[in-house]
Amino acid sequence: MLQVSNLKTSFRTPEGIVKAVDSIDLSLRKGEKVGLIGETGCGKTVFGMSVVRLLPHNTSISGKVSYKGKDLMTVPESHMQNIRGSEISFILQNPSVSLNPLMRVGGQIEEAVRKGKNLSAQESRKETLRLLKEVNFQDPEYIMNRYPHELSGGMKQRVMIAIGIASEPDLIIADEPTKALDKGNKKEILSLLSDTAERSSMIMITHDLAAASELCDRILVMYAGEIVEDGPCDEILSDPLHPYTIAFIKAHPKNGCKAIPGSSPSLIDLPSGCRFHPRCPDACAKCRTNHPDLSNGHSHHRKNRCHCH
Ligand SMILES: Nc1ncnc2c1ncn2[C@@H]1O[C@H](COP(=O)(O)OP(=O)(O)OP(=O)(O)O)[C@@H](O)[C@H]1O
Ligand code: NI
Repeated sequence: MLQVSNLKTSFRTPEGIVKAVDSIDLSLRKGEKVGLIGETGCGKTVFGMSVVRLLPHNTSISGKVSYKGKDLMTVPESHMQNIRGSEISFILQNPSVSLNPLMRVGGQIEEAVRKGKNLSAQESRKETLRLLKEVNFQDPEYIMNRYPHELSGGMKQRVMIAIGIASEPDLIIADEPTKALDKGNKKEILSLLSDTAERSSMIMITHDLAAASELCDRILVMYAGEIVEDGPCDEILSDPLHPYTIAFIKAHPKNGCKAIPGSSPSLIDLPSGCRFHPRCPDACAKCRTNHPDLSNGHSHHRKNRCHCH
């Protein structure tokens, strides 16, 4: 359904060219859910934004993004806007920024409901109430008339999900949907996403491995703009191959919070060879000079970008 090949996104800045996304390939089947994980600044959000072409002016982008046979890199912006509102929805990272503070939440959901559909005011109101119920609001009529600042973080996130699923999209890109939520809210949002988006394909962008593994079939691990490992959730968690994935799992609070030594490389001046080699406990001479490919060394359904594992 979604086929991304050799996607490269970079930004021109006064300091130099920031290679935020470098040669990413991803293919997503109908209904499939993948988690895109990796530390801050590795390019996850830029990847998501590149798929739907929501990028600033200082961007250069190349490669191919094909969605249901349409080339999203070349469709006109007006067509892209229709696709964004109805077929692909992007649930943004920060609901406080993405909700309009001056508009009642009901109106904002109604806008999303109407997009691409010819509904009467009464029908779209009814659908809005249904969506609010679906995202677990007991009193949708009351919530409809609230302004975003009158809601808690978890409630706003649920409103964002209602907006995200309003058009019954085929693909949902959710950027950190559980960020800054407490444990109970996190659990609720995850189960909501998995119930309401059952039929949609999903790319879930997150730092949270546990969240990704609850919802996703597959995990892609990203480091310094590229995918370093790709495989089924359970296998990545129980038997990670790439030294970065191993370190990332150990850094999770559940696994002892052991920080990865060193810091993420500058995307302007990337290390030679394997991008992880300066921080890798197993790096050998080859890792310092040769850039490894993402290959199927272990089995056909797993990929790893490492000379040594
Ligand atoms: N408009 C821009 N101009 C220049 N650099 C940018 C721009 N937008 C993003 N970047 C850079 O691109 C890199 C990737 O950013 P991105 O937001 O995709 O990271 P991320 O993996 O989503 O991180 P986080 O987990 O913190 O959300 C970062 O180094 C960021 O500073
Ligand atoms: Ni991000």
